[in-house]
Amino acid sequence: MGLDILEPNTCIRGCCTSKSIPLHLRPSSYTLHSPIARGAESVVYEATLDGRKVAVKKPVLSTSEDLDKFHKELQLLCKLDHPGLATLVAAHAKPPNYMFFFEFYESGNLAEKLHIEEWSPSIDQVLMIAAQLAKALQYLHNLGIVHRDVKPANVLLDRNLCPHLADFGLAEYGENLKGVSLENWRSSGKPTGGFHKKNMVGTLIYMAPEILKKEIHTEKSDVYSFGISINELLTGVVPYTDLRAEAQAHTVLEMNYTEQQLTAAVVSGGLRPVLANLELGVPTSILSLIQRCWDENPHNRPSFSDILLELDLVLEQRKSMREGDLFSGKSSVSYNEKVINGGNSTHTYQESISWTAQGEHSSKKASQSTDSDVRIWLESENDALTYYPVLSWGSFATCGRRETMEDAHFLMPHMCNEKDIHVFGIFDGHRGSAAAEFSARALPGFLQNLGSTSSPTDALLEAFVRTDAVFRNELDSHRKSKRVLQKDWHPGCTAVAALIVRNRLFVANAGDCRAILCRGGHPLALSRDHVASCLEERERVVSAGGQVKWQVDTWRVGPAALQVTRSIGDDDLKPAVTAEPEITETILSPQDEYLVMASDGLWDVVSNAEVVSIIKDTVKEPAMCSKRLATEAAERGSKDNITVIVVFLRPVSTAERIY
Ligand SMILES: Nc1ncnc2c1ncn2[C@@H]1O[C@H](COP(=O)(O)OP(=O)(O)OP(=O)(O)O)[C@@H](O)[C@H]1O
Ligand SMILES: [Mn+2]
Ligand SMILES: [Mn+2]
Repeated sequence: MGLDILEPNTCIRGCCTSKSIPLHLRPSSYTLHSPIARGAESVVYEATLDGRKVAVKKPVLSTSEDLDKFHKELQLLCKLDHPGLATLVAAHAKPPNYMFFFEFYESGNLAEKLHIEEWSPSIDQVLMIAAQLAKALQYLHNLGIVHRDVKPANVLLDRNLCPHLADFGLAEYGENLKGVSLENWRSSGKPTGGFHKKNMVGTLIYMAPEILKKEIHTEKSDVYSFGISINELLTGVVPYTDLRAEAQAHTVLEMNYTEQQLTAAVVSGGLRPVLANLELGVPTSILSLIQRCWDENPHNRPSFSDILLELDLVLEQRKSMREGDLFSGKSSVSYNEKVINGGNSTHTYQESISWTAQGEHSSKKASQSTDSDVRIWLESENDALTYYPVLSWGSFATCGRRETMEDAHFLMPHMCNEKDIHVFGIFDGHRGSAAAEFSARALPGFLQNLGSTSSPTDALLEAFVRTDAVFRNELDSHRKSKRVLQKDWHPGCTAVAALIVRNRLFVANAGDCRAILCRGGHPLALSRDHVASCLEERERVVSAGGQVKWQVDTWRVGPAALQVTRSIGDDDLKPAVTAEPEITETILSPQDEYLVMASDGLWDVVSNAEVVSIIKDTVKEPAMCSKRLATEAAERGSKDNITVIVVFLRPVSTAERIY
């Protein structure tokens, strides 16, 4: 690279120097493009430096401590040179611009790759990644450096899917760590609160028990986080979020764990994530290695040199096994056989139609005829001034006490590959699951195809109406072809969808699902329930020619005695029970914390305000929050299916994740 070093090559304070990495740059040599990630402490941009694509990490610097931290990180990065670490190619360390220029890693971070792209690496790929990371960590530990934030989100993948450990924001020399903590112990007898907050680093679920117990952090704590991460790679499951019915109670995270309980369970109950298993073809020696990495006692954990020896051995064995197989003609994938069985579910006459597939098919058909572009939704904005929320999302759905599941939902972040457009939806079926299953596939598809012709609001409205029309049409044609034998079967579903276009949040609702926003610590309703007990809705139904009667315990619509007044399907009650949603638009700002959407199974027993207070003491991880809310509703006696989606709208800082 033709970047010349401008002498003297030091930062403004003179504390960072390098022979090979330029530490200040001519403004003409680089250009920042769009942001690719906003972390709790920095924004990362795609950029060009001297004609080469790079990633620029621009830390948020608001206090002099932040500046000290920048210099410390830069000093450290200048000393590092290892293929398993993210490579610093330049820096700018003079006011007003403080930036790190890194090599660009095309395939993003490992957490996204696993959980958003749903990449499931082969065993050999996992072993390769594990070995590469172990080498990088061995190199750091040999220099006396503890990384302190080892997790898949901090592992970047290049185009060949080789891993590069990144994010040295929390890295420290081991000796400094010991010094700091001893000082604290001496001065007050016990570590102070401030000390904990600052030193409880990394993310809770990757943290070693000794850190959770507020004891000293050593390089063996990196080994623990490494073990948790490799197991996550093998299972594809975010630690503590899976719910396998057959797993033993002590290894499954009970759904109602709060942060304190999770911490206590990891520390004293020895709770660990569900271990990858042999059925996946993982060699026993790897399973045992993972377990030793996450041993309670740091001294029992292997060093990275030991880990590398073991990994090399396994890689060697697998290589010779493959060569052996070539000669004997054997296949090494026999473990697959066990997996394929089951599938003898009990279909009833009308459910033998796959409504999910029908929905998928309908939305695909629509997309062939249009040439849509949702990017125009982003165009009207003044980029420099717009607030960018930072999203993370998760969901949880349970049948609850019902025998059948009639809820359906979808998560579609980055709709049409646009990083600032996201859509999420929940459908609560009644009189069967057909309408909900169909809509969960069809509606997002229709919405994608409406970009070029309408505003987000019009597109949402049109997507609801079209989903309803196409569903009723399909049902009709099945009735005609006698695939649906029961003429008086009129399935329907309520629906709520949230569409986020950069800083604008649109919520469309038809029926009694609900969406709320937590703004500045308080719940804000984004939708109104459409039920016959609501006077306005009752009047609308009547003026549209429908009948509303007080029956049993409440107001109900038509002969079907439906409580909701808007829905998709329900063709016996159209047009009075309309599919037209009510739509709200909200401009998001930094005080907006998260969005919660759920079917009425939650709202029947948990109020908006209770949702906020439950999330307050749950690990700030969207899937965990969703699960916790659903469990709470089930415990309170909800008799319905329960589906919850939680979307965080700003990064959750490490401290917030813990307390
Ligand atoms: N060199 C790079 N190439 C490609 N993507 C990158 C690069 N560096 C960072 N990113 C993206 O930016 C994200 C954040 O980077 P990083 O972890 O260094 O920042 P951070 O502010 O410390 O974040 P956190 O909130 O995790 O502490 C990464 O997960 C990755 O998706
Ligand atoms: Mn990070
Ligand atoms: Mn960080």
